[in-house]
Amino acid sequence: MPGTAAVKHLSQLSKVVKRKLSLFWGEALGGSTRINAMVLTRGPPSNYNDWSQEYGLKDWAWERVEPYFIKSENAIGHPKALYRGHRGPVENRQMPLPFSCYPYIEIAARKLGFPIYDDCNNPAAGAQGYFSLDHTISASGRRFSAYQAWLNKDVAIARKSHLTVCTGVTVSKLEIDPESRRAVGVRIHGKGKTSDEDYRVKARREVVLCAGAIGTPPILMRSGIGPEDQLDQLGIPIVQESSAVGNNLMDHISVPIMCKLPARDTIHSLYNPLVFIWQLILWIFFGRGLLAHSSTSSTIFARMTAIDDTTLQVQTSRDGIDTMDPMNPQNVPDVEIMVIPVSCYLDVNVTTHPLMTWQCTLVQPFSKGSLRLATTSPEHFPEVIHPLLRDDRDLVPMRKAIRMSLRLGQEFARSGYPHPAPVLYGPGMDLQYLDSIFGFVTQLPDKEEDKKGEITELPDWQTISDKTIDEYAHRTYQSSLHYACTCRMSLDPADGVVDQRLRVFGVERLRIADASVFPKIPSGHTMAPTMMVAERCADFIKETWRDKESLRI
Ligand SMILES: Cc1cc2nc3c(=O)[nH]c(=O)nc-3n(C[C@H](O)[C@H](O)[C@H](O)COP(=O)(O)OP(=O)(O)OC[C@H]3O[C@@H](n4cnc5c(N)ncnc54)[C@H](O)[C@@H]3O)c2cc1C
Repeated sequence: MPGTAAVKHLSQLSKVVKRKLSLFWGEALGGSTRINAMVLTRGPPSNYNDWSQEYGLKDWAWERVEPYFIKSENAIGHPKALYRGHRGPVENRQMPLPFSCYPYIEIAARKLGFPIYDDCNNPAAGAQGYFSLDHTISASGRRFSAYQAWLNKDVAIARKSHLTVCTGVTVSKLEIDPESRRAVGVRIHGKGKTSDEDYRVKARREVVLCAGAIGTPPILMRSGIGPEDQLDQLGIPIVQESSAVGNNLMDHISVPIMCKLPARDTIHSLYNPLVFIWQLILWIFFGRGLLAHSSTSSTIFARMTAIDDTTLQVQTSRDGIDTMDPMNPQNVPDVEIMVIPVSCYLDVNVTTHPLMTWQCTLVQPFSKGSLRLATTSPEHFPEVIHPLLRDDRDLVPMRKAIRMSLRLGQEFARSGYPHPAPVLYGPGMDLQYLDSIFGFVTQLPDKEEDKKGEITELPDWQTISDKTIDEYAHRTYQSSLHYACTCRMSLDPADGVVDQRLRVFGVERLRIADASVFPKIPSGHTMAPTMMVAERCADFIKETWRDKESLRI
């Protein structure tokens, strides 16, 4: 899509509370990897074994996808680890944030029974734990995006005889030959200086769509591939009825619990102009300092059914199952609690204090959303019905995750950390205040009013009611910006959009390689799994065409 590096789009309102929600993605070569938080997580092996067992997608079991994670990466932070890749294009390393609170956070995590792991991408690590994260950051402290990895200037120049990169254009639709039902090209639309211009790009072999989980379904629908009723309404001739196009939208859903810390232990320290200038100098000249980091360097993954209801302690065995076995689909983590030393209210600025967030995130939600074309114009965004907590089954793990965060906050405050760390933003807050900052009221309250909304007493995780937690969650939940599954892979054309080799059902020579094809959202953040899908797609294409006559065209 043309335009800025990132767009903001308001999705449909929550089903419980009137509020708006912003969805972002990157509009640039490399997509959202140009603006994301650079956290590289493959997701545990159990995720992919779940795809294989639950959906019958045997080609996507852990043993089949692991080689592609290895192929894609260069894990600088783990030079000796055999289970990591060291020759791939995606450079990544560990960049622990330099704050003194971290050892105490680790103590709090241990108190709840979480083992500590130094590599989130170690497939042998336990299914639950406190993990150090890898980041796609270069040695000079710069973002290492998909663009940098696969399509940087050197690559583009080396391939200039057979590669054309068109920027500033929108793919409006596919060209599909009605007789052979083959994708034979794409139509693109570019804004000229004086008039809009349309171009046709011919495909000699295949078309691969990778416009993301929000961008790919509209292209299919405009080309006549999608739910019949929607296409009929917009007068789009049907090429292939496919009810799964645009459906099953999944995302990770986060609720922030925030405590006050000294500014020097948070990213808010950059609000001090002197600190900011110093950090800028460090970054520009030495590639170091706070600006060379992501906003988070450690996280907790947990399976809520393996957490004791009363004590909130990790249970390593339950009903005879080893709950730490990372291969077992029954152990797929359903909650992540990210430790983020900055305010995580994405849409609003509440920085009257330096804050650290326990970001409670549902990573295996039941809730699903959908998107539909608003018009046939490629310039119009689709209508998005976001999944955020639409399914009440999600409230159960979310409540537990929030209680766990409150307990972590309590253990952290008692860990020996030499400063008070009161929870200021969490369940029990003034609801009117929350409505005013997250609802349709766009004017922020002034500072005095702001303070009225904060909690004065630490909520007790043992006695706080479900109602109080739900009221807070419904007002503050947000998207983790991990949109997925809107063109999901399936064995059954009636239930999905692509087959196991990423080919669109019913149309030849058309594949999809982006986060829309996941049959179910992985528990890890979605960048590395998307890169794995892309690497696999490249191999599928090579295998298909290796022996074909047409390769000699
Ligand atoms: C702010 C933010 C932070 C994130 N942080 C992390 C993180 O730390 N770790 C992580 O693992 N994941 C993170 N993610 C998610 C991760 O970046 C995405 O899951 C991943 O990039 C998805 O890749 P994709 O190819 O499916 O889609 P995208 O990366 O969104 O790429 C799709 C591209 O297609 C373009 N496009 C769409 N429609 C059209 C059209 N009609 N014509 C032309 N171009 C089109 C879009 O503009 C975009 O450039 C984050 C995402 C965001 C937005």
